[in-house]
Amino acid sequence: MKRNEETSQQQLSSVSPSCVSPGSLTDAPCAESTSCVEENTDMEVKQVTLYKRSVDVKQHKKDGVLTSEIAGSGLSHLGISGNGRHYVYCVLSLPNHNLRDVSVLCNYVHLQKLELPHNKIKDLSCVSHMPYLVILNVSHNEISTFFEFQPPKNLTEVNLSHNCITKMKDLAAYFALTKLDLDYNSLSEICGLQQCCRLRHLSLAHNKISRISGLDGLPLAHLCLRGNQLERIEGLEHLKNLQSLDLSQNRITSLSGLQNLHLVGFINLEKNLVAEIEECKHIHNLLQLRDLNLLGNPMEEQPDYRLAVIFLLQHLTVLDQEKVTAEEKVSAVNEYDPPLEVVAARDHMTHLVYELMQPQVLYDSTLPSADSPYPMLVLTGPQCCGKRELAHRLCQELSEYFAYGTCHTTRSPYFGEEDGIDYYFVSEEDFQTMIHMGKFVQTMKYGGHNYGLTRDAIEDVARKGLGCCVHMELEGVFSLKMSCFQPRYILLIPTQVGKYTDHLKSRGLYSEAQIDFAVSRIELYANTNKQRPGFFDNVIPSDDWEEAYQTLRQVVREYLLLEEPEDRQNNRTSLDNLSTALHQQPEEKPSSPLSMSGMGAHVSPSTTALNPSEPSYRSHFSRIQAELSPQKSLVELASIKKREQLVREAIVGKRPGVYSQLFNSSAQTAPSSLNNRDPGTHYDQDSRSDTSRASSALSVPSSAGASSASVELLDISVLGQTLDTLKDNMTSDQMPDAPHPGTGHLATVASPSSDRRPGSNVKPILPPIPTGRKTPVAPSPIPSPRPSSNPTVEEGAGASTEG
Ligand SMILES: Nc1ncnc2c1ncn2[C@@H]1O[C@H](COP(=O)(O)OP(=O)(O)OP(=O)(O)O)[C@@H](O)[C@H]1O
Repeated sequence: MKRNEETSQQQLSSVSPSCVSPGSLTDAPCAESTSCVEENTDMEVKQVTLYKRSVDVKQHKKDGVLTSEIAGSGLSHLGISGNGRHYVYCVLSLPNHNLRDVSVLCNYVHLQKLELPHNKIKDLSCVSHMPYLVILNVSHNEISTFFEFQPPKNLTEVNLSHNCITKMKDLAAYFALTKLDLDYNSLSEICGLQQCCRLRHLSLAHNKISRISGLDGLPLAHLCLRGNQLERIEGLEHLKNLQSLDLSQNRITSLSGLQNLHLVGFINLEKNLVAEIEECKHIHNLLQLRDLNLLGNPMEEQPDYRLAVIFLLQHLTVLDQEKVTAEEKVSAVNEYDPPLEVVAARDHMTHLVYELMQPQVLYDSTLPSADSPYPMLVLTGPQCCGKRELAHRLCQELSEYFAYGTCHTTRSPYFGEEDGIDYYFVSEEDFQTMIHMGKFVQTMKYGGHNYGLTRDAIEDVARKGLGCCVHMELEGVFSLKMSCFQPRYILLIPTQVGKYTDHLKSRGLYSEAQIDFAVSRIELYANTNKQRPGFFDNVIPSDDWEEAYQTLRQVVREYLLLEEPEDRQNNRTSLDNLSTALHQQPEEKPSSPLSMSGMGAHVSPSTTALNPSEPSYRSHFSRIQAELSPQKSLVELASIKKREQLVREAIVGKRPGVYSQLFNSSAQTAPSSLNNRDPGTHYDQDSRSDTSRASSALSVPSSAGASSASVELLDISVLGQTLDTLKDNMTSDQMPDAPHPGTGHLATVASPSSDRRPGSNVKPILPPIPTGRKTPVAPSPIPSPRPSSNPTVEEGAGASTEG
């Protein structure tokens, strides 16, 4: 083929140096198959030709003039000419030939690709004679004029890098351009590209550009402005197709200006002057951004730089040329925006560890252990939703069941607040000391102040034989859920933002920002309720505190089995009303006051809008049922209903003992009186199970029953009335070990699995918790002096706390 090329070189003068007639090419091989003599002659000719060529090369290297012979040596890629009559060379490549004058190329009209890098060319006018030229590479030359040639119609790629061009000109005639490389020139302004409507790749690295301009509307996918004099990012807003951007080695201080590049996947900002990590917020919304290089910026010096950037740009897969690992992403989120579970886990861990470091605290508690949870009622909801007032009122009205658990806080008291009643007001220092002493069950920081519930506060209530009623924010609930306490959680949620905001304002205690924060948390509660069915045992709208209290009271009385089962429907309805309202579509209820995006619905506290006879109500009802209840099949529901019925019967004495096993497996009262018993005494299982139920009131984990009323009944029914009813129904021979009234009947309740822990015998006897309702018929659960004849009670009383 080489021979063919040479032959063709000798023949091309008549048409074009790069053009050969098909006949001449096909003939050439035949000439080679002649006699030996001819072969020898041929060899000589060849040698002469090679000699001539080497002389030519030397000559042209000296004066830099390209001859057709040398040009011929750079030709390649045969193709057929446009008219189909000739074979033509499509490519001419002569890199590094010291060429200055390439005017001979005017004859090479069929060239489609011309590569003349690393020469000394100044004049490119020959290109005007190459109408078919598609690719032009004249990098590393001495060209100072920009596109000084007639535009080849299909010229798509031009490499003019490493030349001496100082000015761009209008390239409207070169509309086919898709790739333009102008690196290492002396350009100070980007211009003339407006009509290059196919330009996808533009590189202007290492010029003298101080401002990005003239790029509007270009379909650029790749833009390189590395090594210029840019101080800010501008003029990129309309580059909607940009996928990769190189702005490294400039003097950029801010990432502002990048925020609209929604398709960009790679940004190189290496060696700039970006100092603040916060700047990454400007590119936070670039969801396609996977690879970012910020090496060599001052921000790199900041502590936790990498983690902070990863947190702000969580979709990155490569940062500073290093792969972002899944572990890094998790650490970043846990560090800067930990999920509620993580916050709660940390809080719980802290208090648990500090508690375990205090052996005297460990054995000092009367509170039950992990297998015998203590009954608590937790009212939760956003700040100032009324939960504190409702908690106080509830404890007042149901004082035979509940007492208010007073939390500690580092905030100073508001007007009218009393230390020890609303909160224990302590200094920050004291609060920290208490943490280190393992005093808290949970803590939380809200509005810059610390809040915490101590084990002592719960025990104060427990000692009275009552259930502890507390109020707290959602974080506290998450934390409490990790402890062995298994309270009932009631969410009090404002559904009318306006009313709630007014209420916050009317207190005159909060700044605008605090009010906004409190309002924003409504959604957090609503989302938690939606995404975690059963997380809250009840949800009550809190817009009208009187109404809310009535509902709350009824719900709690229902828990306590103080309400007839049919009355529960009312409670149910109130919750359903809220839930229904939460799911009202705007068109169904245009005046809905609160839009909760997380719930995808609107909230209204109005119960009148919900007419149970309406078909829409019924469909809402079933939807909400499905949403709020854990996913239970019909069979499961039937089974629960049946068990519920059996429990009721057991409670009223119709079926004593039927559920003894069930209650065995649930909570047990704190003191392990089994140890106190005479070894010969027969252990009455029914009495034990029934009384243990008392301690499990309000304490069955919500996951077991979620918000389903039926399961709530199962759990709650055991508090209060149960004991009385049983007491009434059971004869003394049914309860052979029943204590005398006034001696603390629960002190005799056996807890066979309760462990005696070291040190428990040195602690004072603490009362069982809670013993249920204090009524005239039932003996008071408040601890009465233990019979001195039963000294071993002390040993069992010191059941440990969680752990
Ligand atoms: N131990 C705790 N853990 C978590 N949150 C708590 C705790 N104690 C109190 N809180 C909550 O902290 C928030 C701020 O309490 P604070 O009493 O300062 O506010 P408030 O304006 O009086 O609101 P509220 O009327 O709801 O109590 C309230 O929502 C409160 O329920």
